[in-house]
Amino acid sequence: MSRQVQHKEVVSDTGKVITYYDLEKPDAAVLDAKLTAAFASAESVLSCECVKTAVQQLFANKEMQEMLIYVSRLPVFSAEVAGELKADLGLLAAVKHLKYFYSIPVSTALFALSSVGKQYAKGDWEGLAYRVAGDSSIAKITVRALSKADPELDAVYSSNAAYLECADPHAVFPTSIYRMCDGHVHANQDASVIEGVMSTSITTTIKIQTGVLNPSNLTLCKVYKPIGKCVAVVDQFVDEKWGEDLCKYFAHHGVELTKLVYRAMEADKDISTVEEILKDLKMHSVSRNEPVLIVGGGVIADVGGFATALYHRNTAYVMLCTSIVSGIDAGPSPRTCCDGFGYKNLYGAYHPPVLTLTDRTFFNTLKEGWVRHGIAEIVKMAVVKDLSLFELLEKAGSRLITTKFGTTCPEDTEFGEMCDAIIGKAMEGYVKSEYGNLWETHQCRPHAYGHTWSPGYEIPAGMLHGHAVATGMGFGAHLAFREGFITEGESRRIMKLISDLELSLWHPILDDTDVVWASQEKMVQKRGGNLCAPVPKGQIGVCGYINDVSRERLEKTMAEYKTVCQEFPRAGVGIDPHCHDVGLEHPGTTGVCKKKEEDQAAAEEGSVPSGAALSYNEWIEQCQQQRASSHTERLGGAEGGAAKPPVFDENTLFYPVVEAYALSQTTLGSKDVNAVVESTDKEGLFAPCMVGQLEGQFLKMFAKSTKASRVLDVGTFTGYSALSFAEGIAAGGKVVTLESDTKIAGVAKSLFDGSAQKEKIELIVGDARAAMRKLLEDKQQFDIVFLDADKENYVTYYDLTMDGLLAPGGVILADNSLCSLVYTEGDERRQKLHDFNEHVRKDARVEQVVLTVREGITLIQPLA
Ligand SMILES: C[S@@+](CC[C@H](N)C(=O)[O-])C[C@H]1O[C@@H](n2cnc3c(N)ncnc32)[C@H](O)[C@@H]1O
Repeated sequence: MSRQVQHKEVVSDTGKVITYYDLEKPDAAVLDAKLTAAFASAESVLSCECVKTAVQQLFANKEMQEMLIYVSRLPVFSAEVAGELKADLGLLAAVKHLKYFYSIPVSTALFALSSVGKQYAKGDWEGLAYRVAGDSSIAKITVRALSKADPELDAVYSSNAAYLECADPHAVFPTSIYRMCDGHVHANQDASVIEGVMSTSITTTIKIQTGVLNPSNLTLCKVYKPIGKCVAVVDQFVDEKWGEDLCKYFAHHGVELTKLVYRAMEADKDISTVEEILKDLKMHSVSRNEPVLIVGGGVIADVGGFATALYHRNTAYVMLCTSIVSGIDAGPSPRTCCDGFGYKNLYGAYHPPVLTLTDRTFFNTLKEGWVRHGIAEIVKMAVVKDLSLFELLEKAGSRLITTKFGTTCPEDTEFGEMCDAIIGKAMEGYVKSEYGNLWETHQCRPHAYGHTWSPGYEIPAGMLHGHAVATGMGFGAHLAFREGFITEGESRRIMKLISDLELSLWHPILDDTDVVWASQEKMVQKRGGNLCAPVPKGQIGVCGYINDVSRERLEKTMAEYKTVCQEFPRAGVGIDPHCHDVGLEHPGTTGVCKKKEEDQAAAEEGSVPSGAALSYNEWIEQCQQQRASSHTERLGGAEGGAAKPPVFDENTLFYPVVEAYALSQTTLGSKDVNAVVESTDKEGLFAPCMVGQLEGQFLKMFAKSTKASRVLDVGTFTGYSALSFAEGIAAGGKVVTLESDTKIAGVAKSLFDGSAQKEKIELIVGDARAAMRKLLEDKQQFDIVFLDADKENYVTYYDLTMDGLLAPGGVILADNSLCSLVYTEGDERRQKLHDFNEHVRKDARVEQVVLTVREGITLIQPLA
């Protein structure tokens, strides 16, 4: 076949001939004529018994070739093509695939042909496509490969390919048929300065359908049957409810399904989950042209989508949304992400799915509280984007919740259709807002309505995301009225809808204007210095932005708003507004949410928990997984034996907050030990020498619980440990305490004498080694020997104790044993303590444990 190529030659100023290759100018009438002719002429292939013959005859058909070549030269990603074909979106989607007919599997091309519409594809073209996709000998062959066997056919297609190689290389050698790039570059004479611009166009399809997993529904089949397999990333909660249907669907269509199941609670939205998915995708050899199927709610949409963005730098995915939030918001969103280092949505990529399917059938297994809070995202789109959606919501009211979007009353088809329209219109509003600003390069984002103040108080209040957003929407509507954007009646109408849907207009946390103001300030920071709060403007269904709200105005309007809320049922408080109301943990208890308020305000908008409540065992399992293998190694223990202690650059074992918090939760010291602290201070003695309240209480309780009656305290200082032990042992017991410094011993003596424990304490002044030898000679024994004198002599003190000072069943407590880490490099005591630790470790007569209390206490006991 000969074909007039669309190119023109132009002679430049320098006399050089430049050839321009043009694409076809989109024209619906021309396409219509070509399609009509092609299908009429090729219809006979439908009656071929042999699918191979049918395929060969189809692509050899002249009219079919003419149409395919025309489509291959259309700029299918352009606004012009979309404008021409907007009346027939099935056809628009089909041409986006047919453009690549030369390079995609013939079965995919046939499914695309079968989707052009019944006015063209009059016979059972879908049936033929299905048969071809089921025949492994031909399903994956491309027209490029097929035509090579027939010189006449090859001449037609390869000359078109040669033309396209210049005019539109993407059409003939695509790595992805879902995205294409463009750009222009200019350089100066010597190429020392280069200016460039790059752009990417991404195509996507969104469908609201019911019964996606019903075998008679071919939507997923058309994607995966030509490939012969499907790798699915599935939310564990969804898998429990719908996993079997998923398996049956693909089994029915002869597609090999690999199901990769992950926990997808808010706490799982971590980089480690993304890594896990990446590892699994690699293990199952997923190729970049094979769309991954992601099944579930908002969390799996975020982490799964992010993993596919990273995998091969960009792998297509199909999103099957099973929750309301994913179904109209997170699912088709290009903003994929995960948490990291305790920060919400720290990592991410802009990577929308190539196909999003929202099926309300799945809403049937959601809890009512989940349905209710998910609806907030729909209200959001209605108020600022679509009055007709707003009216539909008013009409459907709380029945949306009680029937879970009509899934509990399938016989009411009229209501079902209304539910589909609500979902569809919400989706339309959302993607119209989102896709025009894919990389969030500006802040005029209508879908952020309700998300200006709520991020700052959602977590502290323990609210469900939807309820928090609803309070923000109510307040935003009132502010819009005060700004003169909408009438008071319109503002009340918005509030009434929120209230009718049992969502929250008010929450007591709004009384704390410090929190609300802090949230606003953080949001201004996040939005590049502008508040840019989207609110209804002009009328319901249209968006405007408020940029200036002073603190005074915020407080005044909030007070007014509170009064208005009183007029509504429950004084504006929603039904089950908190996470715990629907069986979820308080969001502030998850790792991510433990961060300070400023992190919360900076948190990404629109992210909500997904799935069911955790049982205690599930929670443990989750925590263990998160702590990863290093934790497991620690649980398994480790061998010592190094000559030196490891490098440790800190001067405490703890974050300061840990000790402070532990102290604050520990029983306060007695009057006597407090007197020790006071005297130590007054005498100007080195206070850190004392064991202090935390360890003192431990020593006291240890003595008490082990029923010790005789304690040897080696290193008295001003007497804190001696007094603590004395408080722990019963009347009649004895604490012998050893101190070499006479001045210090004098301070201790007067403190002991003034205390309630006077009778129980015996102070020996002098070198502890000599005193211990004497005690040994005297055959004295102790239930507890506490080593806390000079660190250089710990080994000697230990050996003397083991030589007979320790009573049968007694215990040695060696204080500061972890100062082998904490003391600075070069401090002799650092090595001495390490030598002592090793000395004990190698002593086969004892077993020991190093407790990480304060600066370490090693508890040593001879084996029975
Ligand atoms: C860390 S402080 C003991 C703190 C004490 N356990 C408390 O709770 O307050 C160590 C004490 O041991 C004393 N000391 C150091 N070397 C000694 C030795 N060879 N014989 C006896 N006491 C010694 C020091 O004078 C010092 O008062």
